[in-house]
Amino acid sequence: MKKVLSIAGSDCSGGAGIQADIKTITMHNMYAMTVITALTAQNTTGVSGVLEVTPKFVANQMDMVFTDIVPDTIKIGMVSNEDIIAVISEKLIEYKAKNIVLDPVMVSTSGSKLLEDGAVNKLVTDLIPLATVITPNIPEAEILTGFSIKTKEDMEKAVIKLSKNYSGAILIKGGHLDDSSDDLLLAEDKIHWFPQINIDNPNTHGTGCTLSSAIACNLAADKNIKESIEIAKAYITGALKANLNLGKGSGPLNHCWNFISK
Ligand SMILES: Nc1ncnc2c1ncn2[C@@H]1O[C@H](COP(=O)(O)OP(=O)(O)OP(=O)(O)O)[C@@H](O)[C@H]1O
Ligand SMILES: Cc1ncc(CO)c(N)n1
Repeated sequence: MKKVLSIAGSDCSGGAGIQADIKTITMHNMYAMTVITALTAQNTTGVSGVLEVTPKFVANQMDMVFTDIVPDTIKIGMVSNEDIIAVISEKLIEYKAKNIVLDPVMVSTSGSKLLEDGAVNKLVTDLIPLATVITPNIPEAEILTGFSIKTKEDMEKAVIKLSKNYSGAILIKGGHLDDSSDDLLLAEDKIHWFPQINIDNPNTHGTGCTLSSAIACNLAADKNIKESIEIAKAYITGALKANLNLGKGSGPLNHCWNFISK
């Protein structure tokens, strides 16, 4: 059985973070492991609190995972602060970890900060260079590039700017565009669009977390990056179309749809 590790924050309401990752990995018939960076108190309406794990205890979790059940691929989500980023990158280097999907989580769908302001630079210098693919959404790509992204042309400019300082693959997610949810990939110097008509479902809590863990599963199944994203997008689309409507705000995805992992 393939093993996928999620390094991320907990979402007690089950829609995003570690919980979304475990559901996604399990639906792909793979074995999920977790290194928890922070607990969040959140639900479909917002985040009311964050309790960070100490860097020492993050390191302890990484050691216990990597010295026993070595993951085939890794997904990284909420990393919360500079010291946690430092310890994660040290341990990834120490254990020669490969196949890393990095979702540079900064702000929740509801607008709460999930990464300290001062930590963006550390993410760029220490963690992004270790990733096989990074998956910023539009607001995150705006922070990483320093310019505003309103159109698909802006997304193309952004992906090119990001590629100047990072040689891995870059997927800018279009879930925050107005008229479509097209995603843009730059891999091996080639641009590829994944066209996506907006599904009429306001319940999109955890789409980004689910996408990155589905990509990690497909990489574990030896698909290449483009195929991994293609299949991961089909997973998201099915889970959005399966129309779960839970909670008072932007609800979670329905992982219990008729997905058959290949
Ligand atoms: N309404 C929608 N219809 C179809 N696909 C969507 C829709 N909303 C988001 N997606 C897809 O979901 C994936 C995640 O995109 P998005 O930009 O929403 O990420 P995110 O902002 O990181 O998510 P999160 O809500 O977890 O923070 C992308 O592949 C995007 O195309
Ligand atoms: C724990 C956690 N990670 C990521 C996100 C982004 O969706 C969230 N809302 N919560």
